[in-house]
Amino acid sequence: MIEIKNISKKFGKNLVLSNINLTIKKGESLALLGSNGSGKTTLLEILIGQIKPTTGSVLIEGKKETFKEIGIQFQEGAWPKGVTSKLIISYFLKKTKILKDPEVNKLIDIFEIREFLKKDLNNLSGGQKQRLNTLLSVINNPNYICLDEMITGLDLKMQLKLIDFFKSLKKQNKTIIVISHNPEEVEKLCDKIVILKKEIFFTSQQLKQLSKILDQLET
Ligand SMILES: Nc1ncnc2c1ncn2[C@@H]1O[C@H](COP(=O)(O)OP(=O)(O)OP(=O)(O)O)[C@@H](O)[C@H]1O
Repeated sequence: MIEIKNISKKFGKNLVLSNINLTIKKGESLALLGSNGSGKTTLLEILIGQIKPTTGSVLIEGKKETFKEIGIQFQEGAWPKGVTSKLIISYFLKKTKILKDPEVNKLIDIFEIREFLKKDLNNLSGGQKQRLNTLLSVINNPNYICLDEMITGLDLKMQLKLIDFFKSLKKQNKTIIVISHNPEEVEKLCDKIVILKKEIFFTSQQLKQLSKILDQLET
């Protein structure tokens, strides 16, 4: 279980998150929605310990700072020159013989990464980098997985494939937190949603009206 308690975050004078309280049970999947700049990524960064909140705390399975339980897919990051997908995957695994690990090989095939495994990351397309970033979120078989606009930039076939992949992880009782601007992704993966800033909580029944809700958000 993840417990987000009274989290606020200020960047200078900019109050981005104000007193957020959220509980995400094991096996539950939550969509974090909100307009651009409402603080979704900031909340994820606090969740994984990348930045410190101004007030409040995060407990994972009742403990503070157990961030290794969480796998995260970030929106595109900058990599130094000469770094390949193979190197990054082995760094995340903290071992080098990645191609001999059947589980990792399976993931490399699901995310269709083998064709560019040895290519400099800076020479990959946006969608290829996105696939690699998403693979890294599950590389160590975490119980909690955070996806930050996971399908953005992917072709339609890959979007559906990865949504199905994460649906299968959900069935294995993994907890998934999804940031998305895509109603289909949210409807397929999430049991409940929370909209940041407006502090509105929705039940799974109300998810059926998600497109309407998202329209209202944009206005
Ligand atoms: N390191 C930082 N320093 C200063 N301001 C920041 C920092 N990180 C984020 N912000 C600000 O915090 C606000 C929330 O940003 P965040 O990236 O969390 O929003 P978001 O909801 O994920 O947006 P989007 O939907 O556009 O991805 C923005 O106004 C942003 O400029």
